[in-house]
Order: sequence, then C-alpha cells, then structure tokens
Amino acid sequence: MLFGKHVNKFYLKYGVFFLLGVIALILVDYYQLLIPEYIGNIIDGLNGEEGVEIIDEMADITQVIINLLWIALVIVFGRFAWRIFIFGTSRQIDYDLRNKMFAHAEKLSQSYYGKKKTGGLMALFTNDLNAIRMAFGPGLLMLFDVLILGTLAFYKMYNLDPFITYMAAIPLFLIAVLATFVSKITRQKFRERQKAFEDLSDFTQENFYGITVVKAFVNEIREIRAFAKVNKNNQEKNEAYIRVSTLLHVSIELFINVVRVIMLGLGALLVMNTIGEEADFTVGNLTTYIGYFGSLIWPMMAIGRLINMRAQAKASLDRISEFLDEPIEIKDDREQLEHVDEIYGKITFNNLSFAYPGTEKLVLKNISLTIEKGQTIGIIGRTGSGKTTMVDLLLRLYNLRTNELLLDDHDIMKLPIKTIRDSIGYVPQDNFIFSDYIRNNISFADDEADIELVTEMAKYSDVHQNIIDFPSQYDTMVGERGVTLSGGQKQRISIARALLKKPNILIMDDSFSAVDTKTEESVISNLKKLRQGQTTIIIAHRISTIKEADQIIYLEDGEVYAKGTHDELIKSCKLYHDLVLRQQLESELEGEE
Ligand SMILES: Nc1ncnc2c1ncn2[C@@H]1O[C@H](COP(=O)(O)OP(=O)(O)OP(=O)(O)O)[C@@H](O)[C@H]1O
Repeated sequence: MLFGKHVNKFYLKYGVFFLLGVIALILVDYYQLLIPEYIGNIIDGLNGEEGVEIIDEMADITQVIINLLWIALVIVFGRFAWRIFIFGTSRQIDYDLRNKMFAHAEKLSQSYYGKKKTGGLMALFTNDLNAIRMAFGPGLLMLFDVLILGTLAFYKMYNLDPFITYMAAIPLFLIAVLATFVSKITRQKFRERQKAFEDLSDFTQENFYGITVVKAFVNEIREIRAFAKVNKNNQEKNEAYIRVSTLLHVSIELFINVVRVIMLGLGALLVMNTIGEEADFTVGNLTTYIGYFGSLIWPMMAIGRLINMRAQAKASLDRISEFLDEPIEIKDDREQLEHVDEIYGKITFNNLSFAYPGTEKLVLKNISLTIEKGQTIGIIGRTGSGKTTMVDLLLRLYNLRTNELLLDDHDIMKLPIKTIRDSIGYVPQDNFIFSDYIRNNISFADDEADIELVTEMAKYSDVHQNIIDFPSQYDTMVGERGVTLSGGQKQRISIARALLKKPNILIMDDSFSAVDTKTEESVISNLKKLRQGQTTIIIAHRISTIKEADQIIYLEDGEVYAKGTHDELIKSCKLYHDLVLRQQLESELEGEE
C-alpha cells in the first residue's frame, strides 16, 4: 500500500470502493480454493478410499459438475467486480491527482518555470502518475491477493498436513527477507530510471521546439549524436533497473520451485508410508495439497512484482510530492488584502528596484514615475535595459517590497491578484498562440464572446483581412504555438486577444516588431480611437511606434534615463535624439532601395 501526504486522503475518499473490491476478492479466493478439494474428493472416490463416498453414479458426478459450474460463475462475477472496484478506483485516483497537479502547476510562479524544464514536468504527468496508478490498482489487488489467497491456501495446506507446510514455510520466509533487501535497491534504480527519462523528455521537447534553428544551422547530425548520448543513458538506467527486478523475479521463481519439490517429495513419502496402514494422507489429499499450492504460486510471484511496483510508486510519489510541495510564491496576502474589484489605470513606481529571484543584479534601479489614468506611455531603450521586466511587475508576476509599485494608489502587494490581472490586457513579446481556432485564440479572455466582437477586435488590430483570406476564416485551426501563422499575423492576433478584454490598462511589449510601418500606423490610430481615457503602455524599439505617446520613458541599464514627450526628448536627451536620427536615416535608406 502506498502512503503519503498527497495520497492518504484517497483511502478515505474511495474506501467504500476498495472495500467492495476486497470483498469480491475474498469471495473469489475462497471459492477458488474449493476446486482442489473437489478434485481430491473425486480422485479418492474413484480410488475407493475409506471414508469417501465412491463416485460411481451419474447423479454424483453431475452434482460435482454443477457445483464446479457454480464456483466458476461466482469466480467470474467476483473477478469482474474487483476489477471494476479496484482498477476503476485507481483510474479515478489518477484523474484526481492529475487535476490537482495541473491546478498547482497553473499557480506556480514564473521563477519556478524559469528553473524547471517542461520535459521533466511532463514526466511527472505521465510516467510518475502511471506508477502511482499501478500501485493503487494492480498493486493493491496483489497485496490483498497475497494476504487473502496466501493465508487461506496456507491455512488449508496446514490443515491437510502441518509438517509439509512447515517445510514449505522456510523458503517463503527467505523470500520475505530477500524482498525487503532488494526493494531498497529497486527504488533507487527506479529513481535513476525516471531521471534519465526526464532528461530524454527534456532534450526531445526542446529539440522539436527549436527545430527551425537546428535546421538553419545544419546541426542535425550534432543533435542526433547528442540525442544518442541521452538515449544511451536512458537505456543503461533501464537495464540497471531491469537487472535488479529480474534478479528478484528469478529468485522468487527459484524458491517456488524448491518449495514445490520439497512438497512433492514429502507428500509422496507420506502417501507411501500410509499405504496398507491407516489412510490419513491419501493420493486425493496430495492432489488437493498440490492444488492449494498451485493457488499459492500466484500470490508468491506477486510478492516480487508487488515489491517492484511499490518501489516505483514510492519513488514517483516522492517526485510528485516535491512538485506539489513547491510553495506558491505569488499569492494574495490574506492578512493585508484590500478588497478592490477594479483598477482604473493610475500607475505609480515609487523608487522601485528589482532583482530576479535567486539573483543579485538589480535589473531595475530606483524607478520613480507616475502614469495617470488614460495616458499613453511609450517605453524605449536598449535591449536588456529592463523594459519587459518593468511591465511584468505590473502583472504581479513577482513579489515586491511594500509601496514600491502602486495601482490607483493601492500598494500592488495588497491588491487581489485576480483584480490586477483582470484589469490588464497584455500582449507579450513572444505572442504565444494556442493550437486552437483563430476565433478561440482571440476570445481567450471571454469564452462567451460572439463572433461579431471577435471580428471587431481583429479589425482594430488590422488582422481581419488576413483572417478572412484563410479558407476557414475565423475557424482556421492554428498549428502548435501558431506555426502556421506569420510573425506579423501572430502579433496582431495577440493584440486582438488583449483588446477583447477591454482592459483599463493595456500593455504591448514590442508588439509591432513584425509588422510594416503602414500596418503599425493603422493599428496605432485605431488604438487611439478605441482606448480614449484608458491607460496604454507601449514598449517599442521604433520611435514611430511611440512618437505620439503622452509620455516616453527612456530606459538605460535599468534606470529612467529620461522622460518626456517626443519633442521634449529630442531636445533634452542626446541618446533619444541620436536614435531618432539613426532611425530616420535607416528609413530613408530603405525608401531609396
Ligand atoms: N527570468 C529572468 N531571470 C533572471 N534575469 C532575467 C530574467 N529575465 C530577464 N532577465 C535579465 O533582466 C534584464 C532585463 O531584461 P528585460 O527582458 O526586461 O529587457 P528588455 O529591455 O525588455 O529587453 P528587450 O528589448 O531585448 O526585450 C536582462 O539583463 C535580462 O538578462
């Protein structure tokens, strides 16, 4: 049986089903052990042994057959019942635990995903969960079968002849000792095997993800070699695991055969000794005894499998528990939570400094800045200057010190995260598109949104014409991560998705980098109309994108180097002025071409 903080409650929740399963199992085991008795009686009857009725009439044989048929029927129904109750429940536990894990995964912070790889996480959801399901399904079944069938068969064997049963018990005791010793090694080997699978999964996933880069750099051969290495490690770890588990399996089989030989030899001696004397151990008895032992083989074999299965499940439960125990760093602080339902759009950075969790380097330094509700703000600056970090903080993706960042004059750390994120529309730099219909990608914020609203938002972001050119238009299925769309189409679908939320604060992180200046102009002019009185923050590398903003922030190495309108910055900020000149020159050169 598998115990642990995250699985104990399933015994309570599904206790009744397990109990019904075990009752069905007891019935099957009990009836199964009646068969050797019947067969022994028939043999003794045919042999004409004393004290046993001679079976020479059709009526008796018919009765025996009818009884055996009844037994078979009970066994069939019993097996059906325990399968439904025990295996069905193990599937239910698998379902519950997977849901719990996914819900937890959704709540974990950005930093967690920064340090963990997707392939490894996938291994938890596949191999590890499977090992736990096996422990609750076949594992639990084997455990009870070992206990019930094993004890019953042993009891019956003991009743027939205590001496041979004692002799058989010695090797069985040795099995138990061996099993305890081997189970520790098995668990370690299984852990190593899972880790190797996790690495393999990570490698494969990342490689498929970056297949375009691999091809562009003609690095297929190098990747194939690197894969072979990871794959080899996986194979070796699997082999090591199989070696230990096979050793266990074979040893148990060997012991069983030893016991069988002991029993047959001793049983035959007993039968021979009694010939001509008092017939207390007959040929029928020996047949029955061997029959009981036959029923005992499965539970004995099951011990080995049970040990393997439990070791696997324990290792997997450890890994899953580590994941489920990962603290949720970004959450509402219940003690000082202010009950605010909506953020209207004023943003205040109050001497804010920030370093990513686990790092020392300040990525943002002493940022002080006020953005009034309804303003359009442009953020510009060299790559790596901290622009994305600044807007990520607005989404409360990271924890901050108190009063460093205020939304509508409330400290962001005291606001409900749901309120913050509900009030913000975000167009991320990587424009992630789900493998779903285009319309569902746009209506991601609101499942109820009708096609008219979806179309309207696509028009505002100037992607409607592209969409209706597709044969299935808004019902076009997008490939994984939007691979069937162009960069510019992805960007504008992503903008439409954020607009549909009608957010009080809209953040656009480099959202025009893949569109031409004409499209950019058209979207920006649409935004002006649509977002009157609402706060909009636009991060850009092109001056043309933010020229019209009420305020432009020039970030340099995590600091606000300059701020003001376009005209003010041209005069006051040399870096900005140089940038304008450079971009003008570039566009003139492009025009000449
Ligand atoms: N998750 C992270 N953990 C640690 N450091 C990070 C993380 N994300 C970004 N950084 C670092 O923070 C700094 C600022 O990054 P940021 O993405 O905010 O820059 P940016 O101005 O948006 O750049 P770009 O214009 O290229 O998008 C960089 O030095 C970057 O290496």
